[in-house]
Amino acid sequence: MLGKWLGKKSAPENDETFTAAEREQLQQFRIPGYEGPLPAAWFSRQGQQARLSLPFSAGPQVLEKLQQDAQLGHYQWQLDCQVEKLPNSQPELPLIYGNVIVISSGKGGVGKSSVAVQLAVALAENGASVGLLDADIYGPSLPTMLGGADEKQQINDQNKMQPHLRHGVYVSSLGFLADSKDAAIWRGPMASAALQQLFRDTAWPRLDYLIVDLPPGTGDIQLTIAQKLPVTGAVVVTTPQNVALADAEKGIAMFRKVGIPLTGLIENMSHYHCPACGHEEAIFGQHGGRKTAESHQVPLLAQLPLASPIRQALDQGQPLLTAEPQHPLNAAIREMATAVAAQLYQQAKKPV
Ligand SMILES: Nc1ncnc2c1ncn2[C@@H]1O[C@H](COP(=O)(O)OP(=O)(O)OP(=O)(O)O)[C@@H](O)[C@H]1O
Repeated sequence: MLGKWLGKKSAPENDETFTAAEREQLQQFRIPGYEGPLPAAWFSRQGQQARLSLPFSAGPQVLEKLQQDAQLGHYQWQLDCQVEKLPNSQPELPLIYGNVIVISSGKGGVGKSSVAVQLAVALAENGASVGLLDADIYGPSLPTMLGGADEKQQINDQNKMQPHLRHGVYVSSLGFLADSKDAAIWRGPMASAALQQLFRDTAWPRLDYLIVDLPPGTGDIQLTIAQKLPVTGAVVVTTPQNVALADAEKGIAMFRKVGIPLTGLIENMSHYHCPACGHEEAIFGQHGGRKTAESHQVPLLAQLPLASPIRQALDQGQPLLTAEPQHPLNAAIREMATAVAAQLYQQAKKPV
């Protein structure tokens, strides 16, 4: 329904307009990852029912400010997300892969796989159809973080691999197929070929988003993989230390060199969150990710805390979002998912 009238200047028939004061207030409304006000056509109302219709995935949390607003809070707000398929680097491929987001990092251990997993689960929680491709062929960790590592790989009648449905996400990983010790000795061309096969020979359902967890680093392998996949946007994950930021800069440069759109930077382990007292401390230094993002003109999409409940949940194959949906640490993860989806959309729609 949304697609039919998004581009039009006026709202559909039967819709009543907001008052001038309300429209002005809507202009002040912001959501994470979307720069500036939202187009007026995304808001509609009928009587006391008001609706925010978005062409990308977002969580119901985005409605909170509208619900609490002195002028707009008397409406009963609803959120409607119809994820639009955005252009990618390989327009000839079928549409089923949805919007492909590659998650990369300049160096290992910064939490790239954790971010990929939590992003995928948060987007699925918001109702999107989400796939997760474990391209980290040298250390496929998704079966550990999402559980089900012992489940047998099913092959369908068309000889395609059935993705594992874990926590609402369709997952395909070599970790379900091969012993990770075997994968670790693969060299460039073999690794890239195996990955492409994994991508093409998985029986993906129709997806809104496909999250790809790339191997760490900025070498030929990462570049080949990124160039062979239909990429909509790339996200670089870093930690705030200078050594990690220097590697993140290499990642930014790599994507820019080959013309892959950079959706933004995610700073993981941004500050330490003490589970006992709630105290927060910037043990790896402050504002590192923000400064790097600003100096390279890349959006800073999220700053996730270093917190033991996040690690414990992932170690048990149960991301915090599904293990403990009410946990306060999930707020930052949900906000990250909205920010990634919103910025991906906004960049794709920017006039060139
Ligand atoms: N925000 C966080 N808070 C606490 N622990 C975290 C956080 N992010 C990641 N971790 C933990 O850090 C470890 C490394 O994370 P992860 O495997 O995601 O890193 P990576 O960058 O993908 O590494 P590699 O590319 O080498 O596989 C894991 O044990 C993970 O649970």
